[in-house]
Order: sequence, then C-alpha cells, then structure tokens
Amino acid sequence: MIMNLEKLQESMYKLIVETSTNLPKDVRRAIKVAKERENAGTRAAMSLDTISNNIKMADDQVSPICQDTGLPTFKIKTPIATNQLQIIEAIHKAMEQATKDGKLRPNSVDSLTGENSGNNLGAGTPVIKFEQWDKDYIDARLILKGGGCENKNIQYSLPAELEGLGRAGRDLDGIRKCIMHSVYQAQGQGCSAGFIGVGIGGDRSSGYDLAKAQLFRSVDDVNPNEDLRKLEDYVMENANELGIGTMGFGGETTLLGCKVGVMNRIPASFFVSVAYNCWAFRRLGIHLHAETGEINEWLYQEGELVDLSQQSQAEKETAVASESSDVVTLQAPITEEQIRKLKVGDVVQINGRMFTGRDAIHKYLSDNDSPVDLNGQVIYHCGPVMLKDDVGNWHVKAAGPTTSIREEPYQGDIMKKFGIRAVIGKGGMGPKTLKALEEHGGVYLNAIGGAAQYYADCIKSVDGVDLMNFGIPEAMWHLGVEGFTAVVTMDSHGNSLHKDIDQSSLEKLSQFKDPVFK
Ligand SMILES: O=C(O)C[C@H](O)C(=O)O
Ligand code: SF4
Repeated sequence: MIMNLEKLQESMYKLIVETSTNLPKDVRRAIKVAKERENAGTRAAMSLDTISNNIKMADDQVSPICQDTGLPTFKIKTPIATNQLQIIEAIHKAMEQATKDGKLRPNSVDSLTGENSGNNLGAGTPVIKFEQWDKDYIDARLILKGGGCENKNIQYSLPAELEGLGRAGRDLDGIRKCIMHSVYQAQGQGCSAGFIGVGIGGDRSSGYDLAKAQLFRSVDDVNPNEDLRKLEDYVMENANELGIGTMGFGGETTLLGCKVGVMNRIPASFFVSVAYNCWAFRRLGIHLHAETGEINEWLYQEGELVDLSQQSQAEKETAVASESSDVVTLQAPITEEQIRKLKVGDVVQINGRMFTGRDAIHKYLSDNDSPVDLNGQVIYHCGPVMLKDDVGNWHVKAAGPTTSIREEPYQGDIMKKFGIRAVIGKGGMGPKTLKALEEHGGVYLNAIGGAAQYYADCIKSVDGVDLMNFGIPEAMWHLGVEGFTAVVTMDSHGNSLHKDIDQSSLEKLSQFKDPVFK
C-alpha cells in the first residue's frame, strides 16, 4: 500500500504537539475532582491551582505542559499491508521538527558519553512498537512519560516483605499490598498526584510493558475482570488515605487513577510491576487513514472539555488565603541571616538571578571550580526547553523543576564549597542535605513540578549560559526572574516536610496490613 508520506508526517507532528501541549480530557476530569476535594488554604490546594493555570497556559501558548517531554513512546496498530518503515520515517521527521519548534525538549542522550543528539533521535529513541490488526485504518498512540515519574516505577517479586505492610504473598491480597506500597514509595517525587498502571505476571520486561500498557486505558474505563475491578476500586479509595498529596505537601489526593492488567507467568516467577505517571499524564491517540495518512479521529477526547481555570467557592477562598498569607521576598545574593529566618511552610517569592544546575552540573561542580561566583546565590534544579531566535538570543519555552533527590550525593558539599544559600527543585532531599542546610545556613525550596509554563512566565530574561557542552537541559543557564514562587520544605533548623510526610504516610500505610482479598 502506498502512503502519502507528507500527510503522514504532518499527522504525526500534530499528534506529538497535541500530546505535549494539550492535556487529555479524561486526565483533566481527574484533576478537577482532586481540586474539589482539597481543603481551601492548604499548600496542596495552592499547588493544584498552579497546575490548573499551567495546563491552561500550555493550551493557549501551544507550549509543553512540562519541560520534560519524556521518552516518546508510540504504540501503533496497522492493517496487514501497511508499510511500517514509512511510518517510522514519518515519525522521525516529525520528532525532529517538533524539537526544532520547541514542542519537545531535546531529550535523547548518549548513555556513555552524555552527548545530547539535539533532535530526540538516537539508539532506542523514540520507542515505536507495532502490532498488526484486521481493521483497515491505523491506530497511533503516543505517551510522553517524563523521567521523574519513570524513576518511581517499581517491580515486586512475590513473595516479598514490604515496609509497613509485612508479607505480601502470591495472591490478590499480596498484589494489593504491592500496589499500596508503590504509591507510598513514590512520595511526591514523581509529581503526585499520579496515575499508576499495574502489570501482574509476565517476566521482568513484559511485566513492565503490561504495566505501561495500562496507562493507555482511559482514566474512566471500567475493568472487565471483576477481581481487578475490585482491586482498582480498593486502591483508588484507600491510597488517598496515605496523605502524601499534591507534590508530597500532604493532602487529600495522592492518586488520580489506577489501572491493573494481568497476564500469565511461569511457575517460579510472580512479578507485580508498577508504572507511575505524574499528573502531567500526556498521552493521546489518533486514527489515521491507511493510505492518505490523514487523521480521522482523536482518542481520549470524549466528553466536555473541563475548564480547570474556573474556580469553585472553596478555590476562591484558597486563592485569597494564599494571597494574604505571608510571602517572603528574596533577592540574590541572599545572606545567611535571611535564610535562618525561613521556616518550613513559608512561601517564598524570588526576584533577580538564579542559575540552573542539574545532574551534570552537580557532578561538575563537585570536581571543578564554578564558571560564576555562586556566593549567596540560588541554584534551580531545572532542565528547560530553550529556543534560539534569528538574532541569536535564547528564549525559555518551558522551565519547571526536576527531582532534587538525584543530587543528594553532591548538594550539601557544593553548597558549602561555593556559598550557595538556596536550592529550588521538587520532591525534597535527604538527610545529608538537611544536615548541610543546618550547618551552612541554607534552604530547600519546593517548586510545583510540571508547572513549566507557569515558571517560564516568571523568567524575564536569559542573561547567559555556561557549560553548553552538556546540552540544553544540563547547561547552567543564568536566568532573571520575577515573582518565582516556591515553598520552604527544608529549613536551616533541621526541619523537613518531606521527612515528616514520609514518616506519617508510612504509619498510615501500616493500617492496610490486614488481609482484604481472601
Ligand atoms: O527532566 C526533568 O526536567 C524533570 C523530570 O521529569 C523529573 O521529574 O525529575
Ligand atoms: S517534572 Fe514532574 S510533571 Fe514533569 S515529567 Fe517529571 S514527573 Fe512529570
């Protein structure tokens, strides 16, 4: 069958851009329910407001909802005679174009050298999986699953001993315990509230595939397997009792969706695989005409488009409460005295300069001198989407925080070595950093993960860049910001909201120890 390649490429481009910029309707509905459940005035409610604004901004500007546009994974079903090689070619060209246009972050990195290919193409990227079917049209689905939530995927081999829950055996109740534990261990690091796909059975790789396949189910479908339906309902009802909440700030909603699938296993193995997806659950699909390559239908878009920017009464009260609560304004360079005044729970607004630094920069700074004077400065754990204009100026297209815990081995030492006073990221950091904050006089600020448009809007200028050899997401960008808002979640007095929420959620988890499915 001869395909219209140009049209096919255009359709794939549309699929990529829509997936990156327009959150599906079923996901929006789940976020709306979470918003309505949250109590006015809490940090979780404030975060959900920011998330809602961000979703709207991404829509309006046709820009990435989150700066991490993930490992693009396509699942494609084709009629018997379709040329799959042509589809691969069309996808590759569309990916390159979408990257050039700032709709995708250049995310494909050589695992050994660290070199970024710059166009999202490389060994194993993007992932494209084909299946044949007996229909006469093409079904193409795409998920852009970011790294922070991918890192929170977990696989259990039953029987297992689980913290808080004890023995998980090779039965439905053991599976229940694994799923509850998977939500606990993710904490806020995968940008909760999240969605989970669970795969029961298979081997280590097919189990994870099955888990990820569940993420292609609609959020509001009903599992046809009665046991699994009950399990899904149970998890949805009870996981929210863990109190982890949006971004791990505590709150009513920790989980937005749970989908479970099952396949056979071999006698010796019993795997339960869990794929965790952040609230920025970017997956869409299209039906394509097999010859013309034209889009006939969009998937996951049934029902009304929920307007998340519309505020309920409770939300209005939240907005007022957060406006009137004390907001501390900081401008770099910051003094130790200013930092020592900050306490967990304070809302901080930053004006002036901050420097981005993530994995490559932290390793570099631990072995080398800094290209800029970091004394009193703010480091932002962020890998932005950047575009250069015709006259050579850089523009920020998306710039939310990345998961900070990866920098735990370096952070405290670097703060002391260079005199850094504040780090901004998400998900919190561990005991080594907490100790350094206390000794040195530093603070950890939690920004809202995934709110890449909201934060890009706070960035008023790109004043320079160092270490571009690490690639766009990993370079050290010098950013001029105004009204950049974040919450103090670790202070210089030994307090950590993350430590507290971890402890309290573990206690709550242990309430689910007794058998439910016998
Ligand atoms: O890579 C990023 O920018 C963020 C990542 O998805 C994360 O959640 O840590
Ligand atoms: S930053 Fe958060 S929202 Fe963005 S991809 Fe990572 S986990 Fe998802």
